[in-house]
Amino acid sequence: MTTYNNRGPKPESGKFLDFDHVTFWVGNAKQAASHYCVRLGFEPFAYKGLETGSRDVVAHVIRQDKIFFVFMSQLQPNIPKEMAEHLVMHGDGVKDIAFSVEDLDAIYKRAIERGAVSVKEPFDESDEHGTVRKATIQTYGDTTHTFIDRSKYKGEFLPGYKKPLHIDSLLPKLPVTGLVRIDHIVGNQPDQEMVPVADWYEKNLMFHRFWSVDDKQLHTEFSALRSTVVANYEETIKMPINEPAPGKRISQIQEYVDYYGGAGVQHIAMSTPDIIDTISKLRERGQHFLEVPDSYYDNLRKRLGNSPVSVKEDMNQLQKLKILVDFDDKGYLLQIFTKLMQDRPTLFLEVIQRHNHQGFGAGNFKALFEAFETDQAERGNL
Ligand SMILES: O=C(O)C(=O)Cc1ccc(O)cc1
Ligand SMILES: [Fe+2]
Repeated sequence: MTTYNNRGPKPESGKFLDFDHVTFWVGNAKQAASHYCVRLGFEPFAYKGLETGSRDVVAHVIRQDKIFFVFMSQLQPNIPKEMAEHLVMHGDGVKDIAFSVEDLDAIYKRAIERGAVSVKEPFDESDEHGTVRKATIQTYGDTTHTFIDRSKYKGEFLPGYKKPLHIDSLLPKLPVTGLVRIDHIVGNQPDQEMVPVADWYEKNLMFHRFWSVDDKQLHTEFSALRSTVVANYEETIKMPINEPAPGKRISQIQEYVDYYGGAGVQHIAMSTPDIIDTISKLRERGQHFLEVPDSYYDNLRKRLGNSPVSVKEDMNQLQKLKILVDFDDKGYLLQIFTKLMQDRPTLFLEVIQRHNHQGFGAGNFKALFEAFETDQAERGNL
């Protein structure tokens, strides 16, 4: 495991502020959005579709504190063609990760000059609440990044969106889940593509390497992977990039790449200030999580006994909820992974709480991957 201390040169112009929102292209946006609301504690936030004059594309925006997910579907047979083809190839998945930025034109221009592929040049979108400036570039696989400058906009989401058509009377009856922001978004790559993708972020967006693990540290009896995390200068945006490594059986990363049809977003990690409360509530809502065996906790208690950190949370509660703990001498993190969010073995979610620890759970990888492999074997994919 490597932690890097060099944030690289500070960009002379342009600043990445944070994840802005994540756009999913799915077969049935209405139902997907409802699922994330019911199971994960989001609320309907904005809408565009036929009723608002959007003839080809429908979008349901849902929100939980600073987390915004946009579920989009095509409305017409084969139009927009790109959406139709995306759905046939990838199934439901993340199409775009949007970042809120300052000085969008500088960021876009630098990325294009350095070799990034443009999807949409900078343009303005306006309504009665002001103007948003946007631009989009291609990243790994069919995934894109949109840059968003909201400094001249006072509206709730983006121009063109209206309030949701309906309120869902079930949602206020469900327990409050308390997810607050996106901690990181992970991209899976085919074999040998992790380094070129990490290099792409360094070169074109002026991100830097933040953390990495290689397959010598990261393997089970059966499968292995490598991971490199890139971050913006301010380290508000973190993007781990994974690739499979050769092992006795099929790496979970390879399974993803096979089923998604190439590189794409594997998981979105969302943070909470109280993971015990959050996971209790999400389990009450019927959300399923990956399960680790009780032996993980026996081992963890021993390892923590020899460490200077003390975990504030009740270990019995963590064990009951199957929350994982990773730590070093200075701090620790608590994390847990959902089961797959759709039928294809592609996207899942993570819930994370950090206590002075900026890693990604390397100490958990073995137990975690064994849990993934149990599910993989059930699918006939190990
Ligand atoms: O690196 C991360 O962000 C993790 O949360 C750990 C992890 C790495 C690779 C996987 O396939 C699943 C989980
Ligand atoms: Fe993660």
